[in-house]
Amino acid sequence: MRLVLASASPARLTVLRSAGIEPVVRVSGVDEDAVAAALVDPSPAELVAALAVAKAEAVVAAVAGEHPDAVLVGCDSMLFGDGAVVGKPGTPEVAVQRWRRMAGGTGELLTGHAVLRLDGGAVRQVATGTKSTTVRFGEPTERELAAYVATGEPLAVAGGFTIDGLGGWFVEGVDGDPSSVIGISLPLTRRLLGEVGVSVVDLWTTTA
Ligand SMILES: Nc1nc2c(ncn2[C@H]2C[C@H](O)[C@@H](COP(=O)(O)OP(=O)(O)OP(=O)(O)O)O2)c(=O)[nH]1
Repeated sequence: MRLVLASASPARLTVLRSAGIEPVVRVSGVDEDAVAAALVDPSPAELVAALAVAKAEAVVAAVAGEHPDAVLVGCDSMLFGDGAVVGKPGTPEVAVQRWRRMAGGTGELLTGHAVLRLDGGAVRQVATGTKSTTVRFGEPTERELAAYVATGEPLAVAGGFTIDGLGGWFVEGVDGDPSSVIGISLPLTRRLLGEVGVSVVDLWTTTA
C-alpha cells in the first residue's frame, strides 16, 4: 500500500521520510480561500480540518488509477493567537508585524489532518483530526528580526516561523507535538490511519 501526500510542503515530506515513509507526492492546488469562504463560521480547528480534507480529496482522481488502494493524507497548518487565525505572512512587512506581536508570547499552531482510504480507486473511509501545539516565542532583537525576515524563510510558512530552521533561534519551546508544528503530526496521523484500518508499520519503507 502507498501513502499519497497531498501537499507541496517540503517540510511534510521530510517529516514522513524521516519517519520511514516514502510518500507519493501530489500537489492539491486547492484554492484555500475558496474552501474557507464556503464554510459557515468554522472554529479554527474546523477550518484547518476542512482545508486538509479538501486537499486530500483534490488528488483522488489523480492517483486513483495508479494507486487504487492507496491511503491519502492532506494537512493544513495555521497559527491561532490573539483571537485570529493566520497562515503564511506572504510579505516581509506582514512577517515583521506578526513577530512584533508574537514575541515573548505564545500561540497555538493548529494542523488539520485528513486521511482518505481508497478501495478500488474510490474513497472508502475518511478520518480527520486537528492537533494544537502551543508555541512559546522568543524575543528577537530588531536586527535579528530584520535579518530573519530578509532570509525569506518566514514568508512561506504558517505563522511566519519554523522550529527546525532559522526560526528555531527565536522559538523558546513547544508544548505538544513538534512534528505537528513542522507540518504533520506523526502520532495523530498514526491514529487516523488506524481509524481507516491501516497500520503505520505497513507503510514503512525501512525494515529492521
Ligand atoms: N520546516 C518547517 N515548516 C513549517 C513549520 N511551520 C510551518 N511550516 C510550513 C509547513 C507547510 O509547508 C506550511 C504551512 O502551510 P500549508 O499548510 O498551507 O501548506 P503548504 O501551502 O506549504 O502546502 P500544501 O497546501 O499542503 O500543498 O508551513 C516549521 O516549524 N518548520
